[in-house]
Amino acid sequence: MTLLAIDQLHTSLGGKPVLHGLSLAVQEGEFVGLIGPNGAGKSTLLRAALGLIPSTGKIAIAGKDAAAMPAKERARHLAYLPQEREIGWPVSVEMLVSLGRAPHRPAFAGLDAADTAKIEEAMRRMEVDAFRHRPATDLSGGEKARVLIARALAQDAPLLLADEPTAGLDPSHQITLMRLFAQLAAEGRDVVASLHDLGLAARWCTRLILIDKGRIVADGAPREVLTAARLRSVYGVEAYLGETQGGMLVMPLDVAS
Ligand SMILES: Nc1ncnc2c1ncn2[C@@H]1O[C@H](COP(=O)(O)OP(=O)(O)OP(=O)(O)O)[C@@H](O)[C@H]1O
Repeated sequence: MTLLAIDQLHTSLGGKPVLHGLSLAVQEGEFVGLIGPNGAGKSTLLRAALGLIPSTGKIAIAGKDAAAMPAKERARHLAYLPQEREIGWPVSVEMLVSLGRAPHRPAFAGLDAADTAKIEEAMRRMEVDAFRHRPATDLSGGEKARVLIARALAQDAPLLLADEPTAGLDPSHQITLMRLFAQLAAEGRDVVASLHDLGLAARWCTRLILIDKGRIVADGAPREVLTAARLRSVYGVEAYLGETQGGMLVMPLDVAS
């Protein structure tokens, strides 16, 4: 099933065209890495897909027109992890993660056993249960990121859009998160994550979409997309590309001359 279909998406910000007719479709079971240089349009694409910024073109979520979908229904289909990790008020970690269940509950209704199970599972998977009673505002940057990811997981949507989810995480938690996203995809969900770490993207994503200057310039399996020539022309870097037992290795070595 196609969980997200985008057709001819055009978006302008501050009067300047940023996305130039992007089209893509993402199926159940895919872990898609959105890659591309700074300013390529990755965040804009994610935010436009969520309806957070105006754009022209068609967006369908689980086969339905996203523009006509009520916000609560959209939130049951689609969870979003924004790039900004700001937490506005000092609620406990547990309370913050439990907000992920809001789209599944009538307004002002309490949590039921199924909600509690999802919240516990999300906290356990992101290893934040040990500090569940601490105010979320007091945590380190990486801990905050894990709590916000746990909130998105508690939402239990089939489609997760994540903007630079590995930013600020140490290597162990980066790998844990990428493995978790790969598992979610293997369970039949769909994860679309913007990523700057090409090594992680190559190792864990089932598909990479390379964006440059608001256009898709490559879309396919990591080995097809990440070629030395593309890394040179799009990122302006010379990179080492190799194979290990753990998968493809991508290591930018120098700025291309
Ligand atoms: N509010 C805004 N007003 C005007 N231009 C904007 C605005 N937000 C983003 N842009 C511009 O849109 C372009 C795409 O930005 P976007 O944040 O989508 O890039 P990105 O690929 O996510 O980059 P990064 O990897 O640096 O996060 C950039 O040129 C950026 O300067």
